[in-house]
Amino acid sequence: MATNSNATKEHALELTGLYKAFGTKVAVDHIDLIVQAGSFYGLVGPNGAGKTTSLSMATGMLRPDGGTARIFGVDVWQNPAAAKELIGVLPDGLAMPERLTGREVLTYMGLLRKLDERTVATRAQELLDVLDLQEAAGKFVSEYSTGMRKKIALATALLHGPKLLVLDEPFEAVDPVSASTIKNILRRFVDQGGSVVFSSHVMATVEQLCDSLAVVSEGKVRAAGTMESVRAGRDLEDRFVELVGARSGGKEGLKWLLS
Ligand SMILES: Nc1ncnc2c1ncn2[C@@H]1O[C@H](COP(=O)(O)OP(=O)(O)OP(=O)(O)O)[C@@H](O)[C@H]1O
Repeated sequence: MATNSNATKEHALELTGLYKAFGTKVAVDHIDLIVQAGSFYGLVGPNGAGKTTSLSMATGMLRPDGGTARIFGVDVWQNPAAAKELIGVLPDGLAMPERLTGREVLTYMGLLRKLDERTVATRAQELLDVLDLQEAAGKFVSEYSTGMRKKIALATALLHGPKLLVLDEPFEAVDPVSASTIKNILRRFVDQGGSVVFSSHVMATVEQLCDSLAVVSEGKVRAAGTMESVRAGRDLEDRFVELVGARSGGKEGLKWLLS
């Protein structure tokens, strides 16, 4: 049964005991997370920490081995249709219909989301304009650069007016001007009552945008809460390195490279 108590509706996203293993590799090890409604939330962690796996389970794309994911109180795996109406997702990997143009992708996704044709056309044009994809609108997605693919995927995530955006590395491979545009769009979305969760490796971006964050490594939450509480008076990057375990920093090894 989906849970719809007022308490959980205050939570844009709630992960409880989420668990996933691939063979003997535990990718996500009983993660608990709460993202308050209206929050701009960062999920950070080193490569292989379990961010993509967690976000995939949270958005109904990868079935968990254990635990629950709820979006505004709706259980993603018990009531996927209702949960998916509430979210816009920018997944990892960006598999796209390659032989459609950017505009066709938006039209197709909008109609799948049961928007009427006129609304789809208007919103698609606005998104293409705002994301500076006017010239690319008529080109096949197979001809897009990585950054352009990211932008058209973000447009599809926004098209139906979701309450929560779940974005896997939204700024990766995006040029600085487009990144700035995307940041502005996301800030406006949050200012108007939307909620955003995004994963990133870039601490400066997370520090700039987020009011709250979670630091994960080896499938576990190492720290979570408001930016202030996680930073604990420190620079976020220093705190991150401290939490996930400092590496050698390249001081050892690679002697052949420097000889
Ligand atoms: N389909 C899969 N099959 C096997 N192992 C997987 C699979 N997907 C992820 N893993 C493993 O699970 C762990 C977590 O991977 P995940 O992609 O969630 O990490 P991540 O934090 O998103 O990493 P990155 O920052 O590098 O994108 C890694 O050890 C990865 O090798």
